[in-house]
Amino acid sequence: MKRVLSVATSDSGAGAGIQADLKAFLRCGVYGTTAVVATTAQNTVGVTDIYPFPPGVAVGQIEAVAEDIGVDAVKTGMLFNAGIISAVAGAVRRLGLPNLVVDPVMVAESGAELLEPAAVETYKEELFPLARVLTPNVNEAFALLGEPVDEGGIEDCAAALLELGPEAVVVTGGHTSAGADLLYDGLRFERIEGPVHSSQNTHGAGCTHSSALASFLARGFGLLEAARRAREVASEAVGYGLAEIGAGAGPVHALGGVLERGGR
Ligand SMILES: Nc1ncnc2c1ncn2[C@@H]1O[C@H](COP(=O)(O)OP(=O)(O)O)[C@@H](O)[C@H]1O
Ligand SMILES: Cc1ncc(COP(=O)(O)O)c(N)n1
Repeated sequence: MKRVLSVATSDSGAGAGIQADLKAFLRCGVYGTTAVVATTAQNTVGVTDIYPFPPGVAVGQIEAVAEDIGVDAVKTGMLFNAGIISAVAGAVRRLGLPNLVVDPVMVAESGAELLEPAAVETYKEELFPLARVLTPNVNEAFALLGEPVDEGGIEDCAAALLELGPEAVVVTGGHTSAGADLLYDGLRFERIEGPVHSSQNTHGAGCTHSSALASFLARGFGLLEAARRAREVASEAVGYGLAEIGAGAGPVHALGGVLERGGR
């Protein structure tokens, strides 16, 4: 079984963050491991507290996983501050960890800031150049580039993001009218389309997508096929999103389709 490491933050409501990543790994047929870099007091309505751990805490967990279990792909999620980003980048480089998918988590579905503004530069200087794929949503793409992105300008935006150093970019389209993701690898643009669900229960969609993408890269799929499958997994998880959990945007349900097809 392939092994995928999530370097991310805990969501007490378990819709997003490390908890969503583990559900997505199970869904995608890989063995998931975790390096928890911070914890949030969070539910479907909002984030009430963020507690970052000292950067060395992240490094110790990454080393423990790499030394014994091994790593076929890594996904980073909410890293919160410059010190953590820098420590994670150092560990990924030193240990030579493959298939790095960087999801530059900045703002929660509920509106809370999940990245200190000063940390954007550290992302650009230290982590993006190590990434196999960068997976911002349109709002994160906007924040990273510092300029408005309209739907017609997403290709230009993906091209500008590629200049920041990753091998490829997938701008996820959950917040666009067409609901398509856009893949750019420096050679061609691929629109990744599929069903668009009207569900409001999207808490954790981005985490599920980047974890699925890392899983399919670990399993040896090419980038385009991995990105197609990741959209399918994330979209299905949104389609089975759990309206009955919490009063805000309900959590996605990564295993919803699998359980239904299995007749449970
Ligand atoms: N309503 C939806 N219907 C189908 N797929 C969706 C929907 N919302 C998000 N997705 C998919 O979930 C993934 C995450 O998308 P997005 O919502 O852009 O990220 P984030 O959760 O970080 O804001 C993408 O693959 C996107 O296409
Ligand atoms: C700990 C943590 N990590 C990430 C997100 C973003 O969630 P989404 O996947 O909905 O963009 C979150 N709300 N909390």
